[in-house]
Order: sequence, then C-alpha cells, then structure tokens
Amino acid sequence: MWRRVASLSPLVSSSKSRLLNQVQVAYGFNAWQMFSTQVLNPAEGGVSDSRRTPFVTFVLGGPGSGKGTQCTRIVETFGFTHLSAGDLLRREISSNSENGSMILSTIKEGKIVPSVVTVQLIQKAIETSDSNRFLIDGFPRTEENRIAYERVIGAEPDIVLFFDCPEEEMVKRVLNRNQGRIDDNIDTVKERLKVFAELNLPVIKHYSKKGKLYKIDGTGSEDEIFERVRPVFAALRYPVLL
Ligand SMILES: Nc1ncnc2c1ncn2[C@@H]1O[C@H](COP(=O)(O)OP(=O)(O)OP(=O)(O)O)[C@@H](O)[C@H]1O
Ligand SMILES: Nc1ccn([C@@H]2O[C@H](COP(=O)(O)O)[C@@H](O)[C@H]2O)c(=O)n1
Ligand SMILES: [Mg+2]
Repeated sequence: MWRRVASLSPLVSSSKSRLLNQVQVAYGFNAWQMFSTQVLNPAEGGVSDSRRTPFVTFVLGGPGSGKGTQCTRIVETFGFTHLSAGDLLRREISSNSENGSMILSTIKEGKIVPSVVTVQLIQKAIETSDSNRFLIDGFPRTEENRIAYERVIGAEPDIVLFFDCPEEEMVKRVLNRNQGRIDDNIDTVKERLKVFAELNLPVIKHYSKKGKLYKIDGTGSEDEIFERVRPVFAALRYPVLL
C-alpha cells in the first residue's frame, strides 16, 4: 500500500525512483502500474488492485484566482494532500539546489520552469507521501507540462478544477497578497496573465474536451467559492486508505 512507500528507507525510495525512471525511459510503461504490480506486489503485502493508483485532482486558474486558498479548504474538509507546484519550486530555491537560480529567475520573469524539473518534484512528492489522494495545484501550466506528467506518471488526472476569475480581480488579489513573493508585482503579474492565457488555457480546454473539467466561478467570498467546490468532492468516489 502507499503507506509502505513512505516507510521505505531513503535508499530504497531512491532506488524505486530510479527503477521507475528506467522503466519509463526504456518502455514508455505505466510507471505506477509497474511499481504496484512488481515492486509492491499484493502477494507480498503491497497495494491491492483497487488502490494502486492515487486519485489526482489538478487545480488550475490564473494568478490569484484562489487555487491555494481553496486547496486549503478541500484538505480540511476532504482530507486530500495538497501539492503546490509553485511551492515545490520555491522550496528548491530555498534549499539552494542545483536548479535554484534558474528557477528563481524564471519565477521572477513570470515564465514557466522546464517540465523535467517540475514533474520530477511532483513525482517525488507523490511517491514519498502516505496519501493516496492529491490536489496538484498550479500544474500543468502548459501542454508540455501535461504531456511530461502523463508520460512520467503514466496516468491522467481523475478530475481538473478550474477557478475562473476576471483578470482585474486576480491582479487586485495578487497585489494585496503580502506574502513576500518575488512575483507579486505588477510587471510579473502582467506576464503571468499573458502566460496563463497563451499556455494554460489550452490545457484547460484539453481537459474540458475529455469531460474531466469542473469550472468554478472564482468570484465572491472564500466561503461562497468553497460552497461551489464542495459538491464536486462530496459526489466523488475515491480510494480510502485502511
Ligand atoms: N475569494 C477571495 N476573495 C478575496 N481574496 C481572496 C479570495 N480567495 C483568495 N484570496 C486572497 O487572494 C490572494 C491570492 O489567493 P491564492 O494565493 O489562493 O491564489 P492562487 O490562485 O494560489 O495564486 P498563485 O497562482 O499566484 O499562487 C491571497 O492573498 C488570498 O488570501
Ligand atoms: N507548473 C508550474 C508551476 C509554477 N511555475 C512557476 O512558479 C510560479 C509561481 O507559481 P504559483 O502556482 O505559486 O503561482 C509561476 O509563475 C511559474 O513561474 C512553473 O514554472 N510551472
Ligand atoms: Mg498559489
């Protein structure tokens, strides 16, 4: 089960990552399936068939549309694990990783970090988590992000939330955020809005065509918005860890 993943030693855990990478490079294979059936074989006390893939929700919307705020509410009410792509990237900057300076300048400019970096961070966060239901916030930002994730993880998201909010309101929220983010300034926000329209809207359209998209009106108070989100999760059936 997923619990076993978290209890693996760092050594075994990184061997598992290497194995998944080798498998996907060599065979373009569904990495989750390989992991479940061969590394965590149910016969050896591993994950059961019904729970072998986590339930994944992508949470999308423009800068300041309220993704992070609503994810916190979903976590409190429905027990999901929140993975913010932006937070994972900011953590890389703070930990002085080899990609830190590239990530910093990309975020400052409001551009998109190469998928290979972001997908690897998400993959690691999922694999080292105890949870089997995730909110992946602020990802995928581009078609390149989406395709890289689906290739590496070997699965599509189960559902996609899109917080639809007018630009004027998003700019107001970002400029009032006051959390010391280097990208919360008018020049970067303008660029982020442009990037959102050009690169993220096609991803949203893709999932809409697939029938996976839940478009939520992102205006009004946080409570009002959450009351629009609640029925989406209340109606879901997802695996429960025993
Ligand atoms: N419904 C709302 N009304 C007013 N302010 C809000 C609302 N929802 C969130 N905010 C505030 O707006 C700011 C941006 O919200 P949040 O960080 O959740 O957006 P986000 O979509 O995650 O943005 P980003 O993509 O920049 O990370 C925060 O300061 C938050 O407290
Ligand atoms: N998939 C992603 C997500 C984020 N970024 C970069 O981080 C910035 C902040 O992201 P938030 O979700 O916290 O708003 C974003 O503007 C990008 O520069 C990314 O490259 N790829
Ligand atoms: Mg956010």
